[in-house]
Amino acid sequence: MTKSIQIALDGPAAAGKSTIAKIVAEKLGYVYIDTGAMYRAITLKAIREGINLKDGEEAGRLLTDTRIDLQPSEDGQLVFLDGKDVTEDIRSQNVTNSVSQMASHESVRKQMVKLQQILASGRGVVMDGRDIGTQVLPNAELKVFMSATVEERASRRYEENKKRGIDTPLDDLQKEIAARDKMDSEREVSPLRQAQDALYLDTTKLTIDEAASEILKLAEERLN
Ligand SMILES: Nc1ncnc2c1ncn2[C@@H]1O[C@H](COP(=O)(O)OP(=O)(O)O)[C@@H](O)[C@H]1O
Ligand SMILES: Nc1ccn([C@@H]2O[C@H](COP(=O)(O)OP(=O)(O)O)[C@@H](O)[C@H]2O)c(=O)n1
Repeated sequence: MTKSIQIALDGPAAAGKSTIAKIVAEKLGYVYIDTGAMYRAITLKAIREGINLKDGEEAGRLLTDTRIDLQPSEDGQLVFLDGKDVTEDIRSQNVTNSVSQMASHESVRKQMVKLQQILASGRGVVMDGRDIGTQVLPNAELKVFMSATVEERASRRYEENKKRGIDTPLDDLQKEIAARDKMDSEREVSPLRQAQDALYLDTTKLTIDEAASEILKLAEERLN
């Protein structure tokens, strides 16, 4: 049987993690798992049901009664919340503004990590998020912490939004990204951190192809 490895990509918002993860997974024939989409899905449900996002117990209970499924698609991954496709809905500004609050609760993270470990178990996988190298896949053969300046990341998100017909001022996006990074890095439970054995990749001056090639090269080294 051919060898397969687990690849963990972590880093702050809009660093290019999911774009690169998709390309690498496709090239290697691996499963791609966007863990941010899972936190976004439970946040969408909490907003819809009007639960208090600051209440960890309530948030944890909500997740216990929720089904989140991921399905590979041509564009990467479809996300289902209790059987309904929410792939588009989870990208709304409303969800983006609340997701870090929801993701700060231990009751939520414990369940998510368990589910993510089951999804990744025994297969070649590229998983992206904030705590993949530190918590979800501590034994991953390749861990990369990807980043770029906040200006570059905001500008990438701005261009992405423009293509989707969303017109948020660049300055607002930069503030939103910086606020989310701060909250994700300062939370008590599994904060956003580079794992000790992760490699750091600054993508500020790299194209998508260059960043993907860099990670594919590192993956090939571990496969040979
Ligand atoms: N190296 C890169 N150079 C330029 N644009 C990039 C690069 N990597 C990603 N992008 C673009 O930046 C945006 C955000 O990337 P994304 O993969 O969603 O980031 P993340 O998953 O880290 O939040 C996307 O529109 C993507 O096409
Ligand atoms: N493994 C993960 C993945 C995401 N998250 C949370 O989920 C949010 C959304 O993640 P995302 O990857 O979809 O965010 P973007 O960088 O794509 O905007 C993050 O800001 C974190 O608060 C997390 O806490 N742990």
